[in-house]
Amino acid sequence: ILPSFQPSLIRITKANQGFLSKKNSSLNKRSCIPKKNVVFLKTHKTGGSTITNILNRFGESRRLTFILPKLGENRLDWPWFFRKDSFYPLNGSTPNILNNHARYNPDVMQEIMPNDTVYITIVRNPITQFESSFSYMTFDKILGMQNSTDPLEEFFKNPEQVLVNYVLTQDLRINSDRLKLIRNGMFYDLGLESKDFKNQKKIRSSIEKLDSQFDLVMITEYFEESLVLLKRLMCWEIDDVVFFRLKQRSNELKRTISKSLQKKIMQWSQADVQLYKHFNRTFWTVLKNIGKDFWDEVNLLKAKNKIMSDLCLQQMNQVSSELFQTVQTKQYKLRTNIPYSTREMCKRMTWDEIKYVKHLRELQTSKDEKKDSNGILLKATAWLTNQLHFYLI
Ligand SMILES: Nc1ncnc2c1ncn2[C@@H]1O[C@H](COP(=O)(O)OS(=O)(=O)O)[C@@H](OP(=O)(O)O)[C@H]1O
Repeated sequence: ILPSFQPSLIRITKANQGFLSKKNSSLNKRSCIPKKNVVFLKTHKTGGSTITNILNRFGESRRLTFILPKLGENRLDWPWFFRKDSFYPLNGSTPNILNNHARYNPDVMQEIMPNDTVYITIVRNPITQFESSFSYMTFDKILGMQNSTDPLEEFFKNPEQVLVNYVLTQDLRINSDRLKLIRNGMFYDLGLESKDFKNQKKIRSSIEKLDSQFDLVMITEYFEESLVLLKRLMCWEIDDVVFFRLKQRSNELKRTISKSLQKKIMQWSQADVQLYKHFNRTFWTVLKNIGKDFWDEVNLLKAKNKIMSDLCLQQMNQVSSELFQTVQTKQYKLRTNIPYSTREMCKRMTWDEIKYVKHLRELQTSKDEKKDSNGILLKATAWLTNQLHFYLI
């Protein structure tokens, strides 16, 4: 059993605090104008692709402008810090959404994005996040331990030495990008320098800074709850945050993590543990006093996800997907008889960020209005709302 990181009361900080106010609920429609400018700092192996997909659909349906990776790339210069030229040219448009892998660089992001931009991110239990990274990024192969019966255990016999051996013997141009995620992967994405991974003062001050700069830090383990907070923060509708889980590894790739291994991961990625503990606490500080209407919305979201899944999906197939993916992830298979009104939405809900980026780049560079499918997406959302009146009275 993984450590539960139990919620406990602490001071309420900027990240997450706005939800205590009823004003932020979309129930209060008059004062709640839907927000459209958002930076989603997409951390690795935290369910970020699912959030990116939600933002992609929202932005596409409202013809918003995205900060997109350059041609032939799927990241915004990650693992380097985000820079002013890290993205596909905007040709004078003001950007609305940044939601692909970028290393957090607040000064540059604030300079590029509008002043009223909402900053959000997501963190996951560092133990499962580490295990997911190790497997998905094929660290066993990169570090030459693929023949070991248990590469993860093998790695933790002497992690520093394994990494030194790697540096001394391998061509660092080939896979070293990914290895940035071998330790404190989430905090690396959120801008902590590797040299500060053991610097307690720096870790604490960085967490405080993030806390003051981010409007919402979501928690992977409480995905639907996080999305209802997001929907309230943004003054969106529940239909805007329906989702299918993306990039789930196939079951054979998942493993149990022994207590002693859990301890080792926590010691190794100590900065990530502190990061997660902090934002898990602030998250539960908010939810502790939240009204029943919040939990009703969480259940509604779960029901809507189920309806979309029944409507759109045939089954999950175990196939390895294109491009960057190196391990098998579960792929969705769409039904063949989906009504036209929802087919486009179903399709898009299954797209990973690489496929969606390609599509958005085409839309953003195309002058051909007919190519813009946003009408179809909005109609599908209206259909979903109607369906629920039928099912949930
Ligand atoms: N809704 C929801 N709830 C809980 N967990 C979820 C959800 N959606 C995705 N996932 C899990 O997140 C992992 C993929 O994370 P990312 O999309 O961030 O991956 S990536 O960094 O973009 O490659 C991957 O974890 P593992 O399966 O353990 O590898 C997904 O299963």
